[in-house]
Amino acid sequence: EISLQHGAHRLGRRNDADMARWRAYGLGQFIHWGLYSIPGGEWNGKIYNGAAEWIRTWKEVSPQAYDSLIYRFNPIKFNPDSWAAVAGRMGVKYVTITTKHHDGFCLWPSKYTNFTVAHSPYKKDIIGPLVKAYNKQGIDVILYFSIMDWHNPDWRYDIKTRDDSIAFNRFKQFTRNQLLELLTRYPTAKGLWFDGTWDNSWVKQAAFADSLETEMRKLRPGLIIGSRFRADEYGKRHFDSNGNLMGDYEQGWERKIPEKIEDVHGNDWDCVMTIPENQWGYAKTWSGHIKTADELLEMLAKCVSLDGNFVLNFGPKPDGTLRTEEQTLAKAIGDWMTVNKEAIYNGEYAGFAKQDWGYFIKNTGTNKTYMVIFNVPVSGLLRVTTPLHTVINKAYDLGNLTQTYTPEEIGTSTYFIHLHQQTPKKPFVIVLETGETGKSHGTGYEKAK
Ligand SMILES: C[C@@H]1N[C@@H](c2nc3ccccc3[nH]2)[C@H](O)[C@@H]1O
Repeated sequence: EISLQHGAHRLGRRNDADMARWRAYGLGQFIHWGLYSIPGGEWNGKIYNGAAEWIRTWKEVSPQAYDSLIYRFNPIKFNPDSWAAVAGRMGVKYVTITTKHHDGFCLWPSKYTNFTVAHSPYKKDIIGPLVKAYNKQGIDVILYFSIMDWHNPDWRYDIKTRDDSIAFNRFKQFTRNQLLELLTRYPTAKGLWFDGTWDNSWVKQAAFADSLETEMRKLRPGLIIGSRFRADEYGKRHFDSNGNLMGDYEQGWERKIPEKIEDVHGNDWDCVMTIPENQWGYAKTWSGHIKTADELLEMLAKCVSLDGNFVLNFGPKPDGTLRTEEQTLAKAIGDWMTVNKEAIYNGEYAGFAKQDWGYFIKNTGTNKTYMVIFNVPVSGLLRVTTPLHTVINKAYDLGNLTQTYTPEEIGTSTYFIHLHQQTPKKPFVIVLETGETGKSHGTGYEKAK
């Protein structure tokens, strides 16, 4: 271990109530909305083949022409209550919303720049009504904030000269001012989701970022900040030079999911996922593979089974409505969550050996173990190997509690659950009530007669 001034300030998971609430979410919604939603990945009739929210960097687009989109931002159909209703129906417990993406356009009327909704035809604050509408649905809000700000003339990708340093010091104060402004304006926000922190200019600000994080946590005790915010004094990000996670949860799983429990190193984490391959802001043309509800449900179950939260991205249209494909997926996921939410909310790693048919999730509330089944084997037999000294006392369908199973013990701590003939062509959940070996209920099921 080397001594670090600006590395991790806490080892292991946070054990306070605010973090326990975050850990229990399971399913979240990401919203990317801003000026980039207006071109939607197209410019002068040509389709940009990168992520739509990055169109300002396309050689075909002059930054000035992009920045003039502010005069066209007027989402007349924006109704935060309808977005929150879709999210509530989908079963999300939190939403992460872009307050300012890399382009620097602010969805709140910031005092520190004119490049905000206040100077657009729309004029009004977007973030406040969104926070209110989602909170009214019982959904918590996390504010996404990009440190990188292409619009601000003091932004630098690196600090090479004295002039860079003078400009970037102004940029650091601007950033601090905006963050304290957001925390003050939106006191119910549970956390900040930082992005755009990989360039050398910011990576070199270990001391500044560390003191800013401390200041924000002091201003808002319980605030949740991920590992993407700051680097340590050796430029190490996410994990400091001693390999310890910085921030409250690992924020490295962008459009990817860990394979096994060892990959998450005992930390909290979230996975943020797009419906197309790589589009966060609204893209008029979705090309490539568009994920189906069943694929997204499997990603959700996999994340929760490995102690993470799954956050699915929506890119609303410039008029403020949600695209049809996203509404359809939200409903399909919601229909499944209505029946199976007990397997997702308060879900954590169950400690059962991974099986091909799907995922085990332990519910910290009910203390039951849930088998989320995606791949029914041709044998119709679901293999279950329990952790040491754990026996199965009961097994039944979460979707139909009268449908019970008698696990056949086929070896030490290993059982087969015999599925009944007709299994649904949808993911389904079997609940296991377990006990410790030798406890009052006997030792579980005797060998099959
Ligand atoms: C959550 C996602 N993070 C941003 C982003 N920019 C990147 C540049 C390089 C590599 C990955 C990136 N992700 C995306 O624009 C989106 O906001």
